[in-house]
Amino acid sequence: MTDDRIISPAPAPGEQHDRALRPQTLSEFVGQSAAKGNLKVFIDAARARSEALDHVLLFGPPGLGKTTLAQIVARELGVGFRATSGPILAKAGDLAAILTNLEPRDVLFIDEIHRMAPQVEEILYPAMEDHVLDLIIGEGPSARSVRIDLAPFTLVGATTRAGLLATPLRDRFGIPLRLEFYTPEELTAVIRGAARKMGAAITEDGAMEIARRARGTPRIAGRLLRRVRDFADAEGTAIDRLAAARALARLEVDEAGLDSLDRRFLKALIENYGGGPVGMDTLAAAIAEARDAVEDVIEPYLLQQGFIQRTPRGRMACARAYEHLGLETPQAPPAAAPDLFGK
Ligand SMILES: Nc1ncnc2c1ncn2[C@@H]1O[C@H](COP(=O)(O)OP(=O)(O)OP(=O)(O)O)[C@@H](O)[C@H]1O
Ligand SMILES: [Mg+2]
Repeated sequence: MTDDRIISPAPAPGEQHDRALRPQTLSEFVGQSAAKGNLKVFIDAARARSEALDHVLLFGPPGLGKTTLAQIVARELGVGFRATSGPILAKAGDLAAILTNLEPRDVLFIDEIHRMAPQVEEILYPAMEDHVLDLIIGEGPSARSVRIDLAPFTLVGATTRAGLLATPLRDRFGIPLRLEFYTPEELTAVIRGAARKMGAAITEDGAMEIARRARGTPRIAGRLLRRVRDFADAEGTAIDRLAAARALARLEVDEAGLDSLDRRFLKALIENYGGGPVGMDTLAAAIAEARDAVEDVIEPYLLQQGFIQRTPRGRMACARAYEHLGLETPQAPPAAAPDLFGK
């Protein structure tokens, strides 16, 4: 399973307790300067006018800080925070109950908003747009619709796939924010902050070594830090570059931050399919993983780092993938398939 990986960006059981490590304020939140800069302006404006902030959509790969940022938005606004998630909201009534209990200007956070049932999504539209609930009471000929006014609120939606949102839903978010992978420098700062909160001794180049291999993802950086600290504690040393590198090697996280699953993906692409192009379904099946997990977790980082590319005919390996696996790069790019319909 994808989530067993040490570098899986999904939260592992028991990781909830590191809530204490979460940054609490916008200024403590490292990186994402574009998203943060915009948010700050809108938050200040909403506060100054004592209005609810416009609805915010946070999207990007897992573990980049969507939930953290949603909590920070509520804290910076000085309002209440309610959290739920798309798959939990089975019936329209579940969402209606939450909406009617919101205080004015509260933040309602819906995680995995792309997995909301259609009947729930429907009542969300008028709630977002006009702050009203349209409910149908009763059945058959005696059914009637009632309209309930809601307190103005801010919906913060999070998704790993903005592309899966219905257009009418996406259009109702006034503030769409894409979260990007973090640079190694930013992750170094994240790691230093987390180590300070954990009371772990770490050197600057120790933090950098972990940061370089954390797949651009703070959740992975935090997890690697905890494991590396275990090794360093066992050896009775501080976390310096060598201690970090030794521990990471034992965790099978390589120089580029790829783990065995990433390498299996690249190997399958190159060795089974001549480097592609090959469809995602085929590739996911070749490594016995769910397509969703591969698309959410493995692919974005490999794409961003230039190991693979996406073409209309499927995924293709780039030169960097061959080099990384120590394989010979094909001299010429694989010949394009004959274009049956072209000139
Ligand atoms: N900018 C940041 N600075 C410091 N720590 C961060 C930052 N972003 C995220 N983290 C840490 O990374 C971990 C994961 O963050 P979070 O849970 O917010 O990610 P997410 O995007 O909601 O992931 P998912 O898509 O799986 O829900 C948390 O422990 C959080 O403290
Ligand atoms: Mg989250």
